[in-house]
Amino acid sequence: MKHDSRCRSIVASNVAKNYGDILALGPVNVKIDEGEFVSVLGPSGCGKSTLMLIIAGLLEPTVGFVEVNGKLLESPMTDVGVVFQDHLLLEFRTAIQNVLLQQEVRGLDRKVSVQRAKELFKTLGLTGAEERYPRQLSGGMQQRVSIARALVHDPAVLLMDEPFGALDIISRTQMRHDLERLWMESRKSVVFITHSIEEAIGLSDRIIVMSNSPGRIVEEIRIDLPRPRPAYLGKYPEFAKFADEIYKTFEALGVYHFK
Ligand SMILES: Nc1ncnc2c1ncn2[C@@H]1O[C@H](COP(=O)(O)OP(=O)(O)OP(=O)(O)O)[C@@H](O)[C@H]1O
Repeated sequence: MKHDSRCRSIVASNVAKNYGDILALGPVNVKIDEGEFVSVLGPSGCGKSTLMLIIAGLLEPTVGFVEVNGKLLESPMTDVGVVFQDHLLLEFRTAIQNVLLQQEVRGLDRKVSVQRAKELFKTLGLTGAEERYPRQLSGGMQQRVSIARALVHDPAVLLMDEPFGALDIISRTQMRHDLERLWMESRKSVVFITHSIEEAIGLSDRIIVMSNSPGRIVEEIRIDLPRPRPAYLGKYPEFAKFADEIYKTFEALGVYHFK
């Protein structure tokens, strides 16, 4: 991966979102620094996807604003790759054709994009899957293709909304590791939405913990564990400390009722 595509900062200031009369999010203040991997962790319905869409410039906040590299975000971010829980691949296009959709839509150089797509297929363990259709791929492979599609244009920012949410736990753990390795090579700024405490600790430089709906930020935890992190995080005593802190926060908020 190239190293020239950078985002110096993303700042969401006092951002809140109403859907009709219902306050769905915030207000929240979020700052993502250059090359930082930040997870947003919170209970279902607290507004995580809403926050991600606002950061992407795809949804307008009711209150507050977002700045990217110090400039007000007034339209959808373009130097970005987005991955959702559903792979959203086009069934009538092969895996590589799905990835190269970015090149077509963005009018990028075909040769460079094909080369980069092939490299991504290799890094993501997809070699040999280029000419297969989505229905011929496993769920994990489909999601890997959607990650390749999000990265083929070498964006400065990667936004991921529960990208492994639909996968089994074994695939999830492998995907976590592969994403971490990929990120370590490129150090893009990443916002990663998740429900999984383990996934957040396994991947992040920093975790933003949100409350129940309407989501507010209740805690920010810097995860200073060495990388790459192992499949079984329990081997780090620090992992247990971070996980305990987050579980306690969720218990205090009433997200969990353990007796
Ligand atoms: N377009 C919409 N119109 C009305 N309400 C919405 C809309 N989108 C989201 N909501 C509501 O806003 C709240 C926040 O939704 P959002 O999808 O951002 O939460 P989330 O934390 O990502 O949830 P989950 O973890 O379950 O995916 C929820 O109560 C949801 O029902």
